[in-house]
Formats: sequence, structure tokens, C-alpha cells
Amino acid sequence: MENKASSPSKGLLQSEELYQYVLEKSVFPREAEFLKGLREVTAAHPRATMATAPDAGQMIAMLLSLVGAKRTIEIGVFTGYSLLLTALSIPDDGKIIAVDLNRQAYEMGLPVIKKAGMDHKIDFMESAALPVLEKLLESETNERSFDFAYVDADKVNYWNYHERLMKLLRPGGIVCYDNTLWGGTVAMPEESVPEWMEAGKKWTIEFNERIAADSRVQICLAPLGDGITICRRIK
Ligand SMILES: C[S@@+](CC[C@H](N)C(=O)[O-])C[C@H]1O[C@@H](n2cnc3c(N)ncnc32)[C@H](O)[C@@H]1O
Repeated sequence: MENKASSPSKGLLQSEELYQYVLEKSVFPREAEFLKGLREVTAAHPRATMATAPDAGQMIAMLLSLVGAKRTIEIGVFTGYSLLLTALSIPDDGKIIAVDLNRQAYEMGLPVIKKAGMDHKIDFMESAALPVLEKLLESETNERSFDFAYVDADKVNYWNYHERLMKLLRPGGIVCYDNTLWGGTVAMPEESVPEWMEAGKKWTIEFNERIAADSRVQICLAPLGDGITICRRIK
């Protein structure tokens, strides 16, 4: 199609320099060495930009500490940046159910996760996420038992994940959804949106509207990384 812009950059700040300032002056000085190591390993992956942005990661680590997260779910692992930062933020007897369709990328980051001594906290499942959530819901003991969830996978299923996570999270628990500004396309005129981002734009707009109307959660769409929506279960 003509008149399509090339991919908009993921960062949503007013300039690249400002984003570098945030990274260099706030994020990188406090980033764990193992997370830096994981970013280095991930840089060799052809889809390295899929990894959670380090500034969004810094906020996720803060949220994990604030809710005292011990039992968590991660949907969309890739090479494990957000997974490792979750593991580093929860106590030694904390557990993460981590789901991804693809084990290969996870195995790229696994040596760093092991070196960090965090692998015992992780239950990795190579699977589509929806059946894993359904399976968890078969046991009543899992309802209201998770403190935190992070969703960073197929946008088309975000609402399906949300409905199930609302049962699995305890009241006061938090779920974060990544990419909820979808490269800024949610507010772009149609002719400026690259063709490959159109479906994601539609799903993201629908999801954002439904979340805004969901009285079960308190919400905040933080313009970090590619946009990250924080939902706190209030009922
Ligand atoms: C953006 S990446 C995740 C990045 C990761 N959070 C990080 O910090 O590096 C998205 C991941 O979601 C996975 N994925 C896509 N659809 C999925 C599905 N239906 N169920 C589980 N994982 C899925 C992909 O295989 C991919 O690894």
C-alpha cells in the first residue's frame, strides 16, 4: 500500500536524546549486572527489539516489590529479560509460571538466568498461554492466589487473558499489559500506520477501551517503553 510510513519508533518520549537520558541517568545505573548480561545475549537475536524495554522493566520491578509479589505469571517470555527481573524481585521461595510458544528464545537467556541463581523460581511452559490459564482455573485453589502477572504476547488475546487473570489474581494484585500504545499507532491517522501494525492497532484500541470500562480494576496507562497498562484488581 502507498502512503504508509515506515515503522514508528517504539520509544514514545519527545526525543531519542531524552530517552537515552532516562536510560543512562536512571535505569542503567540501577540495573542488575545479570540483566545487562541478558540484554547482551538478546542483542544477537534477530528480533531483539521484542524484549521488554529496560525503563518499563524498572517500573515492573518496583510494582513487584510494592505488592510483595511471591506467586506470579508471565505470558510472553522471549529470551527472558522481564522473567529474570521478576525472578530477581521476588523472594527466594517465590514462583513464576512462565509461558511461551517458543522455548528456543528462552534457552538463549537461560544460562544467564542460571548464573544469576534464579532458575529454581521458574516453571517454564512451552505452550500457548490460554490453555495454561484454563488449566490453572480447573483447580479452585489457584483462584485469587497470584500476586502479579505480566502479559507481553499476542495482542489479539489480551482480553481473553484479562478475563482469566481477573480470577487468578488476588484482590490488590497487579497485572501489567505491555505494548498498549502499539508504537504510538493507537492515536495515528490510518494512512500513517504501517500495514503490518494495523491489526495490532485495532486489537490494542479495543483492549484499551474495554480496560477503561472495567470496574474490577484500577488502571494506569504508563507511557514507558511501548506503553504499559497497569491494572490493580480492586474487586
Ligand atoms: C514481545 S515478546 C516477549 C518479550 C519478553 N517479555 C522479554 O522481556 O523479553 C512476545 C513473546 O510472546 C510469545 N507468544 C506469542 N503468542 C503467544 C501465545 N499465544 N502464548 C504464549 N506465548 C506467546 C512469543 O513467542 C514471544 O516470545
